[in-house]
Amino acid sequence: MPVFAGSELTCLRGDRLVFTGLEFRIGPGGALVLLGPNGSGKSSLLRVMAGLLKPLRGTLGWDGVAVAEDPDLHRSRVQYVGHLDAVKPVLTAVENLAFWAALAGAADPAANARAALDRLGVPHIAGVPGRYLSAGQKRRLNLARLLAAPAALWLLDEPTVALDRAAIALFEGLIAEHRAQGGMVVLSTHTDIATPGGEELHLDDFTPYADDEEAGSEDYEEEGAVP
Ligand SMILES: Nc1ncnc2c1ncn2[C@@H]1O[C@H](COP(=O)(O)OP(=O)(O)OP(=O)(O)O)[C@@H](O)[C@H]1O
Repeated sequence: MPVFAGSELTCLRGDRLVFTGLEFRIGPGGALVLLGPNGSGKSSLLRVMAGLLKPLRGTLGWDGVAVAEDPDLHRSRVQYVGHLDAVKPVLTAVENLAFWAALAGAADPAANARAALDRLGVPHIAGVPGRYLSAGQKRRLNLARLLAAPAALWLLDEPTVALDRAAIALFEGLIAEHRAQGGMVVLSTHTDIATPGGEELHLDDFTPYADDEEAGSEDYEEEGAVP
């Protein structure tokens, strides 16, 4: 059974040391909830976990083997849903999802896509182009990717933003099912998401800028603008 762990992780964005000495460990069926104020590094850590951002120092391991040894293998066991919607505007909802399902090697990507939209409670958006979807519909479509293109480790950046209460309850059920099958979930949030037995990781325990809110808020202008 897989164990995903990080040791002595340090992350630099621009010239800013975002977190340092960060440790985590998550086993089969585990959930890790990332908490912390704006700019404390939740998204950065998720990107590090996904292999999209290289830590300055420290290691990520999967069953004791360094993830850096085989980045492609790691990407195949991860499904990362960022807080920006990755919906292609000209493709319909089902085409968007089928694209991801095909990438994950599904035998019948369109069937996977339709089944996932059904589970997310939005079968009626199947033929609607991405550009016409509401914020909540786009969000459900992004989360449907978790079902259409299954992976052992779900990395979710503020997954409930724009979701209505019914969708949040449905989504909590999907997380519970995934964990019951031995899957793992790491998610960032500013609200409550039910993850029974999940652990919390407080990012401000690891950032040298934890009590400097002014410095944190000034650096959101644009990519590369951080002094
Ligand atoms: N592409 C980038 N280039 C330079 N600095 C960046 C970049 N992305 C993020 N940062 C900086 O890294 C720090 C951590 O940002 P991050 O988005 O990881 O925080 P967060 O905890 O997810 O914040 P929020 O709760 O607001 O989503 C911030 O100071 C931010 O300005």
